[in-house]
Amino acid sequence: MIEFEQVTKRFGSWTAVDAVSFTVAEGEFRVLIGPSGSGKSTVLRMINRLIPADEGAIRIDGEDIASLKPEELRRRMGYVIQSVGLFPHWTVERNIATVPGLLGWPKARIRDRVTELLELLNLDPRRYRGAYPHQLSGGQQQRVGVARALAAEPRILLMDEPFSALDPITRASLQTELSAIHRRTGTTVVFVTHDMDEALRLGDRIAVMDHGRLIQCATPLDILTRPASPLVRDLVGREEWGLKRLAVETVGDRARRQESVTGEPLAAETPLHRALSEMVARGTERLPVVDGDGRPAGVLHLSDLVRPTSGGVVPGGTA
Ligand SMILES: Nc1ncnc2c1ncn2[C@@H]1O[C@H](COP(=O)(O)OP(=O)(O)OP(=O)(O)O)[C@@H](O)[C@H]1O
Repeated sequence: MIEFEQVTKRFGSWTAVDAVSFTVAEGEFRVLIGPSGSGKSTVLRMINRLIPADEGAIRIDGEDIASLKPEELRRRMGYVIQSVGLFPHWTVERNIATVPGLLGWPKARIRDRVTELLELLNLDPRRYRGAYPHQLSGGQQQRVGVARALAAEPRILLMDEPFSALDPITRASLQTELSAIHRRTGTTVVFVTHDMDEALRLGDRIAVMDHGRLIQCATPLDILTRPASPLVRDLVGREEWGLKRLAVETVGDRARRQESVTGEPLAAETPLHRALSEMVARGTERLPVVDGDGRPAGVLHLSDLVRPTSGGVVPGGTA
């Protein structure tokens, strides 16, 4: 668990972070979003003490980070940045092995961990473990950056716009991989982005910052349907609001459990916008749904997608 209590950071007379308090639960995926200069990166870099806080307290699992050695603190956390920052003269394997090496892991364990991480990030270990960063594409370098951050099995992963320099397809596949890794490992993630679609897709909760202050911290559904201010509404945008709304709920949330129908089923965790796309592609208004074990879990009707729920329409008008 990460706790900020009334944390302030000033650069000269400029207050970059202004009395911010929040808690990130163990295992949560927390996104920080906001306009340029709103203080997101400063908040993130205070967690691993790359930037010291001026006022307030930051605690990890109840322990004030001011009482920990910065190097020790950083070894407990993974950190991924947009520019990746791999060591150019080191192989992929050596880059990934940096922190386990510092922690004194046995060689065989490090080698196995590098293999496991390359496979997890969809990089063939035989081909890439001995490669140098300049031999990799931008997306592959960022995969290695994520593998390096995860190498010593940190309980906290800090990510500062890690995918924003990537093309949309590579970005989407890394988002999917990161989500799967998060679900599998239960790592607590704090992720800075400018992109609301990325925030809605990845976050359990989204914290919106403006001028160094935290102005809303809520689930993706609440950010969409109950924006706390015009700024939050603008960040969400009106374009394709309905599809964004469908993207934050799953087929399982709306399926009619007692019904059954034949056809290729959708998994209950499929987002509703994908279900809509399937209906259009198959020319059908009903799709069978299965649970995580492949057992029948009801039927989703086209009309269920527009069924009014609380906060079901765009706040303040048409989208
Ligand atoms: N080392 C520094 N010295 C002086 N001012 C700084 C320093 N680091 C950040 N700032 C200022 O603090 C404010 C917050 O910066 P920060 O990088 O946290 O914003 P951000 O929300 O992450 O922005 P962006 O989305 O553009 O990366 C900005 O006005 C920035 O100019």
